[in-house]
Amino acid sequence: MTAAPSASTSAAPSLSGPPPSPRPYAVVLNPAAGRGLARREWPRLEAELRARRLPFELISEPGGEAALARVQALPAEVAVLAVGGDGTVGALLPALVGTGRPLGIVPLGSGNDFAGMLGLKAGDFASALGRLAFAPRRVDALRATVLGGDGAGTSHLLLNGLGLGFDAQVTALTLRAPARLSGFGRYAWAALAALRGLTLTPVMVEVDGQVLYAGPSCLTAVMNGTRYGGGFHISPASDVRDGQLNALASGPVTRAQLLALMGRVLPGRHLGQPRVFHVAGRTATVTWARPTYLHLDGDLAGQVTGVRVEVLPGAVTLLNG
Ligand SMILES: Nc1ncnc2c1ncn2[C@@H]1O[C@H](COP(=O)(O)OP(=O)(O)OP(=O)(O)O)[C@@H](O)[C@H]1O
Repeated sequence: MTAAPSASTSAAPSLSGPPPSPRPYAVVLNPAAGRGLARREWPRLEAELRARRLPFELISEPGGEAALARVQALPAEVAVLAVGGDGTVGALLPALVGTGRPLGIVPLGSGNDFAGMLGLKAGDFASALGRLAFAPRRVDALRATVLGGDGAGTSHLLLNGLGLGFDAQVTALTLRAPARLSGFGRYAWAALAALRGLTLTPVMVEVDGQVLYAGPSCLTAVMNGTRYGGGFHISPASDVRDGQLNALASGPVTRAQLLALMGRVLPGRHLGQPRVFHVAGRTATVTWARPTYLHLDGDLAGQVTGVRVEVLPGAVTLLNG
């Protein structure tokens, strides 16, 4: 990993430009996000931060845990500006959920699905930083507990969502996609590879104690946000401010049916289709008859047989959403 830029600070309110903010920021730069995009874009972002005279301390560490520890050592009134993709934000959630510490996002990851849902575009610093002047808004988070398999008993905080089965397998295959492809291109490449090895496994999905679906499936997802995989709108009915999660499951599908379904998932036109099961609620339990790939906010989390998810209403204070 390339060496991080050195820590720096700036102060003094601006007399021109967007309204000044006296709020101090911890700018958490993930140099690896977007396969190095965040590191390459840092000089331009730093210049923009200084031009806006935003007081900040740079935190750039080789891993998410070290970055989290540094943020947790700061007073709760220091806001976080997460510079990277969904994983960069996700790694900081223990310092954000229930603490009141505000979060701003500067998307420079590969998929940027949570930020993209908010209308933030990678590299558009004027929009991401300009919106910091907005009134903070509370958004929901999720807590997922692994019930069996790899990491059984562990709990994880999520902002965007998780997937088991086909989509997590796609995440695994994305790591093998040709490096020249973009975030979306990598997802599409991996999705086609996973399609070739499609298998159906007995699944049970319960939401608030009611069975949403029980039967053979290739994919289940529990979402707070609307999209994953660099732009697939898997959960178009999600609203990060409604105090609810959204659970989705596929029924038995052939390769051709799943391919057609993916074409609908991209723009979010799959709800109501045959073999698509969906409901909103407060808790969801997903159990698979066989160990199945799980992704948490796009990061692979091994193979599991079950996961329980609860929504944490309004748990994160978002500045530029
Ligand atoms: N502050 C951090 N510094 C270094 N590494 C981090 C930090 N936070 C998270 N990571 C690690 O870097 C990985 C990649 O980060 P991230 O997910 O933000 O980028 P991406 O995968 O390019 O974007 P996206 O998730 O939007 O597709 C994370 O999965 C995590 O393992």
